[in-house]
Amino acid sequence: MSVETVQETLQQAAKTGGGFGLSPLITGLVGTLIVMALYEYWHRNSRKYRMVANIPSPPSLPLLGQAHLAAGLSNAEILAVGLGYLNKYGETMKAWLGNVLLVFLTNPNDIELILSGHQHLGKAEEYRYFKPWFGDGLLISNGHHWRHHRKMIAPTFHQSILKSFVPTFVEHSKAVSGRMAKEAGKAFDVHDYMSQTTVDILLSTAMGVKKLPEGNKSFEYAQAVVDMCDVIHKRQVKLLYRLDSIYKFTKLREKGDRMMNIILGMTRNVVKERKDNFQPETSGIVEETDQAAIKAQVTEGLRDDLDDIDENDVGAKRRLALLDAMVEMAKNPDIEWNEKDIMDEVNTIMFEGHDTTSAGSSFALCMMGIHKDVQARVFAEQKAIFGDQMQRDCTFADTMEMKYLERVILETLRLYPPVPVIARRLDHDVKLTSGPYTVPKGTTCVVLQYCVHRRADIYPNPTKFDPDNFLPERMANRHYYSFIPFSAGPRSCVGRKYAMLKLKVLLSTVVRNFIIHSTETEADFKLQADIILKLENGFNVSLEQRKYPTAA
Ligand code: HEM
Repeated sequence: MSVETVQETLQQAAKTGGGFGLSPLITGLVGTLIVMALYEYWHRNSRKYRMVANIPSPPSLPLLGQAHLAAGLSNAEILAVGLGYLNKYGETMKAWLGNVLLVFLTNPNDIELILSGHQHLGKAEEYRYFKPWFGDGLLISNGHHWRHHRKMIAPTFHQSILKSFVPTFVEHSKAVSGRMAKEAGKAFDVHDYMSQTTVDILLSTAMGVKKLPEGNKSFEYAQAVVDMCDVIHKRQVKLLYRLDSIYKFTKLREKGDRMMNIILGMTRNVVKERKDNFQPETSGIVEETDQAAIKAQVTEGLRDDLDDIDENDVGAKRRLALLDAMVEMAKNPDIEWNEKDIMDEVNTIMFEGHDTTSAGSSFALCMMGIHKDVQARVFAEQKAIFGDQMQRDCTFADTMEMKYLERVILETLRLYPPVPVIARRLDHDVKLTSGPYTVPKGTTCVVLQYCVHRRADIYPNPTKFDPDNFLPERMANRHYYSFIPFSAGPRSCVGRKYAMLKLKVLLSTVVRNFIIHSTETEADFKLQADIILKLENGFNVSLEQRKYPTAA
């Protein structure tokens, strides 16, 4: 139908009193249909629509685009359907959620165009659902605010701070191993243990909390985070929940409000406790930076501004962990930093810092349970490092020797990236390299790490769990943007080094305490990607206590 035909129809309706002699209900209905038809006509003739017409997409419906494909599906089903379409349509695909354009990228060259520079640093519209939680925290803020926060926060993850965390990582890793010993011999969901312990570790390190909350508060917080992610993910992918005017009347909003109460209650207490007990004179560490040691630590085939901070930061400095540094900055009139900035960053990092590593450690334990040959090599490496003192505490120097364990972690993050998807809003039109496509300014570009990491042209036998994919010689031949579990470029993960160190200490402790078994295979995994990648059917393993000769 042309615009003219629609106009004539409307004029005709006006002449006849707007009702064609029919009831007001039918008149209303016809009017609505006409408006909808006009909208669809305008939409299909828009610059945006025409520019991406040649990018493949699943079948669409008028007005809805592809939004109907997610209707009635669980989060796990949405992921399976999305991956199915990507398999069918190739490395670049588009979808319309109503009038919101999403372009999905899996080609490392395209991804580099979006992530590497400073042009498309803005987070996509889909991140706005985090706003009541993270405020203007690092993960979702933009522009000057983000730049300023990144500059202030990145140094609180300096190598010398991380080194000082190792004894705390060890203490919690031993504690969780002790708790898990009660499960020995039976199958259980190891994620429950990993999520509680990763919350406790964050509280005791980055947040500087001396006395952990009573009872099971860390677990309650971790569960509330999982449920809140479910709420946010539903808002991102289901058209009706995206509309605030509809969402506020739904049961999902009631659930979201309940979870936010638990989450914000916990973080408010953390900040209060630290402020009450913070003593600037005795907090922090002073250390002379050892350049050679720092250079030697860049072993993961990943490089970003965190490495530059470490390498260029020469001389003796007093360094504070995250929350202490923020409390001190808020007191300094020369630094732009206030109470809200503290809360926003605590909320952001409490989430980013625990849920990602609890998924990462849980997947790694499942992988070792399934691939016994890999577990045997990990254990042999531990034996070579710890000799006849397998139960002694792990040190920072030990972690530097754990080259094979590092490869196991990286391979786990390749196949099961805890953050499987990220999204950016394009700041200007971008010509892609994967085809004759130009994506217009304002588009949400969805980077699918999960799919990039499984490309057969980059990883031969891509679904095989093979830690040797991360041997230096294999990594040297790969595109830098073909392995991006921590994202890459200026907005990459600020906690990458923290995460890698913590995972090494935690997994080393568990592997030295237990033989890990699994009754499942990877084919049984039911992946669910509500913000953080998880297993809908649980991270099921069983543990067998290792026995060492007791000292005489
Ligand atoms: C295996 C563990 C982890 C993985 C896979 C991971 C992954 C990521 C990814 C993919 C991003 C980019 C997100 C986006 O662009 O939407 C990111 C950002 C971020 N991560 Fe992590 N992360 C991990 C652990 C951590 C830890 C331990 C912390 C802090 C203690 C942390 C703090 C952050 C922060 C603050 C950002 C936002 C950075 C910015 O925008 O400047 N992450 N992470």
